[in-house]
Amino acid sequence: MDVLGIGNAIVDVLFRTDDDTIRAHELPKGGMTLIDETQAEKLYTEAGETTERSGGSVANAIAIAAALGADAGYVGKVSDDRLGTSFTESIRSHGVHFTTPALSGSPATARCLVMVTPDGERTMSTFLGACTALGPDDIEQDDVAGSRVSLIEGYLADTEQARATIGKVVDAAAKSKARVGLTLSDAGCVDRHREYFRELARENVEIIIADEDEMAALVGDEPATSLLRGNGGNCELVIVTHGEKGSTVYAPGGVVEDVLVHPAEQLVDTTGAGDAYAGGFLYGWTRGLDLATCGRIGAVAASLVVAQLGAQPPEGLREKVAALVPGLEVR
Ligand SMILES: OC[C@H]1O[C@H](O)[C@H](O)[C@@H]1O
Repeated sequence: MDVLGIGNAIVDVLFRTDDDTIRAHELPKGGMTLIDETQAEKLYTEAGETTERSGGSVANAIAIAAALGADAGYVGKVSDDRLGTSFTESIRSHGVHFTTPALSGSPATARCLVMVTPDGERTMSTFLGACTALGPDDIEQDDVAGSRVSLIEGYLADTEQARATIGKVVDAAAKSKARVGLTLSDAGCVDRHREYFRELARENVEIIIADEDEMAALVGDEPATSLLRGNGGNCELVIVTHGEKGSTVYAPGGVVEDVLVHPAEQLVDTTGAGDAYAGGFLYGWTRGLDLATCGRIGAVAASLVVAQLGAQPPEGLREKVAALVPGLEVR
């Protein structure tokens, strides 16, 4: 495969709300808070009209890469319930190989209550449910070794079992030419697990993709380049996204690409913007494209995703990206 994703398999339940409601629930605006099933039910009951979409950070990225034409697979745990079926059908509909056995019975499939405010910002509350059962046995070492890159998400650090799963991925990759990529997910998540992520960056991960806040949470006063191979880290690529201002790609040897963003036609919902960037970038990278073009593909994919509600690949993604990235033929 070109890219294999390992992450929390989540169904997003999106609804529009306002800042007062976010404050009333004492949720960090723009962040992700872990909740239990009872809290998830309560939020759902209060939500009013909702829209259900397949979610999960790395699952979103992998769906984008597959929709662009990458040979892509995903490992994540759902339960054999309605939401599990919905997640499975959705990710497969984008051409992703997804065969992780579903849990029988409880805990239920994970869901993320995504509150979208009028400024397009999303505030997420996640019940992890079946994701907590993802474990090393779900990883086929040959799949990792046979993929150009295995992409893991920072959110996996929230459970011990998932950290063991990451351990199996990095071991399998280390025995092959496969690369390991990491998206940092959320600044709060980096705050919770900073030392763990720093160790991954020093020892195991070749590609890191993060937004400015997540990167600052990881490196503090040090530059992002401190994660590069030769500077104390293990990374071959460190990519920092700057929202509507674009992204910066750092590589060893002082290679820096500042990539301007493609402006979004409209801002509806930022859910999955970073995931779309990661999926688009890695699609380009697995095709051997230059770093600036990889960044442009990511930026265009992100600009299309924020113009809709939810993180799913937009209709006609391949054609739209090919039209907006000069010189790119999407095959
Ligand atoms: O990055 C956005 C994703 O994070 C959470 O995992 C939600 O499921 C959402 O789809």
